[in-house]
Amino acid sequence: MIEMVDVWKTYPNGVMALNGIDVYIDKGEFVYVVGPSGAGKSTFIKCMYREEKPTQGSIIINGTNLAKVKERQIPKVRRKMGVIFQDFKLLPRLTVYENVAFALEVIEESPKVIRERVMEVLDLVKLKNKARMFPDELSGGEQQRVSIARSIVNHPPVVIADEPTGNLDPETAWEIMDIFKEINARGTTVVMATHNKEIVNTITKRVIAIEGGRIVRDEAKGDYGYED
Ligand SMILES: Nc1ncnc2c1ncn2[C@@H]1O[C@H](COP(=O)(O)OP(=O)(O)OP(=O)(O)O)[C@@H](O)[C@H]1O
Repeated sequence: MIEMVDVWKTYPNGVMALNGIDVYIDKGEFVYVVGPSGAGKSTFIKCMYREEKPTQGSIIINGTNLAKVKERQIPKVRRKMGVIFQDFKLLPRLTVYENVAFALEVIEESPKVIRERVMEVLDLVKLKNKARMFPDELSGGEQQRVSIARSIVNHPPVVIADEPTGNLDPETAWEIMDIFKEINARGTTVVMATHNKEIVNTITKRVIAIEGGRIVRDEAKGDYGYED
């Protein structure tokens, strides 16, 4: 499903963010990516959705080698991945419904399919009753639920999240995790970079720890392993 072979990433300023990453993530897995600040977690995640291009090495997702993808094909490749960020990245002038529908409009789905799929995912994230609201009328947790709905409305086989609970209070973070668990239970692969020790130690999943751009630990049922 996701395979990284000897992946290196040096930023133009000379910072070596990834230093030889080898990893295989199978279909349906739930993987936390943990590690100290500056360890390379975001870079790892960004390479996975082709926001950054590795300096060396290959990343194969669902049979597509990202190194061989041309710039103009990137949007097409990204449609096979749901991506979720700490700061939600919703479009402020669009309603909840429109934010989610947008992902389907760009691929020219029929209005009927769009309506069905949007209502289905809004139901999953329990926001059907807020479909007509705008992002700034929602709480942080609700905004994150919209962003999750948007990321999965295309039914991508993999969801990649960078600190999805980073801006949320602890209780809301747990609610968001319930949604990720549900998405994963439906067969979607989930890769999540996080600093949330409580969550990693309670909802036990595979843990990949990165330090200094290298994988230093990879455990099937791991714990957070750091003090922060
Ligand atoms: N665009 C960039 N240009 C140059 N250096 C960068 C860039 N992005 C990240 N870095 C550097 O690469 C290293 C890894 O950063 P990265 O953001 O991947 O770490 P991280 O583990 O996600 O950190 P955090 O937990 O603080 O988010 C750091 O030294 C960082 O300063």
